[in-house]
Amino acid sequence: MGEVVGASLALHEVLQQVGVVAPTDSAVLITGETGTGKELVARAVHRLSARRDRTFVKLNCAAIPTGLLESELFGHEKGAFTGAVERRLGRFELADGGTLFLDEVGDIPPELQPKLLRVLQEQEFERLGSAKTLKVNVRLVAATHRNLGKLVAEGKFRSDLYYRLHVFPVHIPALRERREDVPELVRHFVALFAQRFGKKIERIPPETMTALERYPWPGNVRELEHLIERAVILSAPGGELRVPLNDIILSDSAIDHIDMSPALAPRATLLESERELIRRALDGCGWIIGGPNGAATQLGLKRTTLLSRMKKMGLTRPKRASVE
Ligand SMILES: Nc1ncnc2c1ncn2[C@@H]1O[C@H](COP(=O)(O)OP(=O)(O)OP(=O)(O)O)[C@@H](O)[C@H]1O
Repeated sequence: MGEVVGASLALHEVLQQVGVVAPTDSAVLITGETGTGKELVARAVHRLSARRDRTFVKLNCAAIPTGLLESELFGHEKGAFTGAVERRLGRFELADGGTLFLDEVGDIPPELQPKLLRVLQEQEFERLGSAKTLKVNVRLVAATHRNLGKLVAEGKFRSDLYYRLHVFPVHIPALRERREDVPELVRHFVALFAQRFGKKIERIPPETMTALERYPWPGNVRELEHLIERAVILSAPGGELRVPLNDIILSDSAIDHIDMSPALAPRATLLESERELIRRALDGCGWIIGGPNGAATQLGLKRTTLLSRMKKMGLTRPKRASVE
């Protein structure tokens, strides 16, 4: 874990910014869509800082129920609230001397935002149920997939906290905005999973790579990682990489995504190729849809999914086609 892979200018710029800010003790705000590598970059900031030998503590603010978040951040004393059976240290105390990575910082509820601001400014706080002020030395790296500026404008995020976090913003572009990274990432994950599963993959077919480069990756690098893991599992040992392309070419999320960014991946091309893929599969099966020999099985789709795709694309059985 830890290597940031990619050859694009966009990623190069991100890494350059990381190299500049890491040795300072400044707060860093990492933005980018889900799966773009925000945590990976946060860890890189820690690794390249003077705190590298101290602890890196992570907290996903969106994953903790609001009522528990305060205690997760600042800790509590025994008896501070019902269920607080013993003293517990919060993440700020655990990260003392090191780095605290707050993921999904945009999800911090308004009532906690002043407390977070205070610990950022003064490096001091109290555990829940205690009047004793504690001092810490923590470097904060925060991340969000939301537009914090918009949340500020909507009155959902305090502007003073926003400016405090926004001292050094690092934006990681979506993978479809840096397609040059795809081949290197594919080779990286093939090597990783081939080693993990004890398999040898000799070749990645060029047409597979082209399809992967053209796909819009709504789930970004995480989606690519999972697809390659599945592909390595599916590939014969010593053979070529067998990517279940139908999974991605036919995915609704991909098509929805292209709707929003026509300049990046022409919708017509992908839809046309999907339509053509389905038509060929149907022709090949004599327009049988369900069953083990049907087009749905061949395409790796549920029968109902295929039927709804056909309807959407106006694909109907030609008059002279063989009978089901
Ligand atoms: N440039 C990269 N090189 C190698 N691996 C990467 C790269 N970017 C992301 N990954 C991998 O992709 C996966 C998702 O990355 P990560 O968890 O850092 O994304 P994230 O932006 O923090 O996601 P989320 O917003 O959902 O928390 C991880 O397994 C990570 O190691």
